Amino acid sequence: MSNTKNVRAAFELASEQYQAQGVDVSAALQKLSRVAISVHCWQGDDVAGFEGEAGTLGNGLAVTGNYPGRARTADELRSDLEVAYSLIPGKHRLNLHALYGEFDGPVDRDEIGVEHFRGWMDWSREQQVDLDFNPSYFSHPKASDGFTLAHSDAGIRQFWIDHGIACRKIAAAMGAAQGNACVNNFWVPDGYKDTPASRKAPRERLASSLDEIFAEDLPRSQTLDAVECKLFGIGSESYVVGSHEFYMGYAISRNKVLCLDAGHFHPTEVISDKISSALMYVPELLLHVSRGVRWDSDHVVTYSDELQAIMQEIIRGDYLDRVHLGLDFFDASINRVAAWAIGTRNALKALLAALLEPTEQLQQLERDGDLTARLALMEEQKTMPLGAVWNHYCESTGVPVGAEWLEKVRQYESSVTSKRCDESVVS
Ligand SMILES: C[C@H](O)[C@H](O)[C@@H](O)C(=O)CO
Ligand SMILES: [Mn+2]
Repeated sequence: MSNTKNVRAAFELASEQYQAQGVDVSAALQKLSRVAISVHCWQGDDVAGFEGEAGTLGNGLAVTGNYPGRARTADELRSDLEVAYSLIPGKHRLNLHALYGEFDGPVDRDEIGVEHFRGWMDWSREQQVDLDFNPSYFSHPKASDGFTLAHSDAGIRQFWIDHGIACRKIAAAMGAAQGNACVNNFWVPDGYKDTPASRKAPRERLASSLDEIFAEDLPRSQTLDAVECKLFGIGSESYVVGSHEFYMGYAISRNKVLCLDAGHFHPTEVISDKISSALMYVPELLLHVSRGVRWDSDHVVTYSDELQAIMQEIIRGDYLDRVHLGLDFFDASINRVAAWAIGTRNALKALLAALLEPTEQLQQLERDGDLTARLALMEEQKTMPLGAVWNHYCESTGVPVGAEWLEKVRQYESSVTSKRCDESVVS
């Protein structure tokens, strides 16, 4: 039988099995098709950006590996992204950083404007890929001592406050153009390598700086402010100003979106268990779906238990309309387009698995106190034919089935990315 016939036959058998559990496969696929993952641009060029003399990546961010073919310009990055999206089922978003503006000559972070992102907004409209945004509080001389919005120097703080205000205007313009909110996520690296004499003062300064940035009420239909916590970074092992407690309190008290990054907590701490607690108090969540390995918070997302648990929590809590699903990983040791495909396909696969769970039945068993059946059915769920439904979804949306996408990456590498070498940087 042809591959298509195999895919179809396997899907029909799988659908019968799920149906027998009371799971509506078509409804699950319909819901999945409406979820737009915010794919992070910075995997494509190792978080370098296009400022020209951009400072070396620092402030707790590190990319390892030197796989050839990194995108060096906005056009190259857009080309790589188009290939990546062609390998991922569904319509998704692009998460941009302020570093990725298209600048004719030096433009400092406090001077950036919408005009520097017209190329991205035009591309977004052509590709029907909506945009999210991030101010860039790193890789800049004014971030060289590890502090930005919490800096003790008022002049440096003001520079970064102005950057945040500029970024909110850009995000609002993106949201107005695309007709839905551009999630604008604030992460600052501020913290100390060693024990601080005052944990209090930088946190008071950070809250005050953020309040100044957010002073102007911008329509939530155009942009949503998000704030991202972190436990530690390279060079801020002893103290991060923007801790989970800090931003949880900030988001609740200022009605902001809280960003939970899966790599930003203690190695044994998971964000899946935080979702339902946080959503008791904050309006919406932004997730940076990632994978922490040892000290690194940014490994390519694999089909892990925690990834499955995150998606189960979103579906079991009926939170799809309150959770913005972003990705955050940067791996320069493998083909960068492949990294996007692997991470995004895994996130969608895990979401499909959660949508194919007999959730109402499990929750009824729980309400009835039948914890035996709850566990038994949860375990049986693990060997249900998810792959057959996933392959059908890929084929029905016109993207490669199984690992066939890798051949597309190889072809693109052979014809395009392998021909890039730093000496031939196109201006
Ligand atoms: C580039 C991103 O802003 C960055 O990864 C941030 O989201 C983060 O997770 C820092 O550790
Ligand atoms: Mn993150």
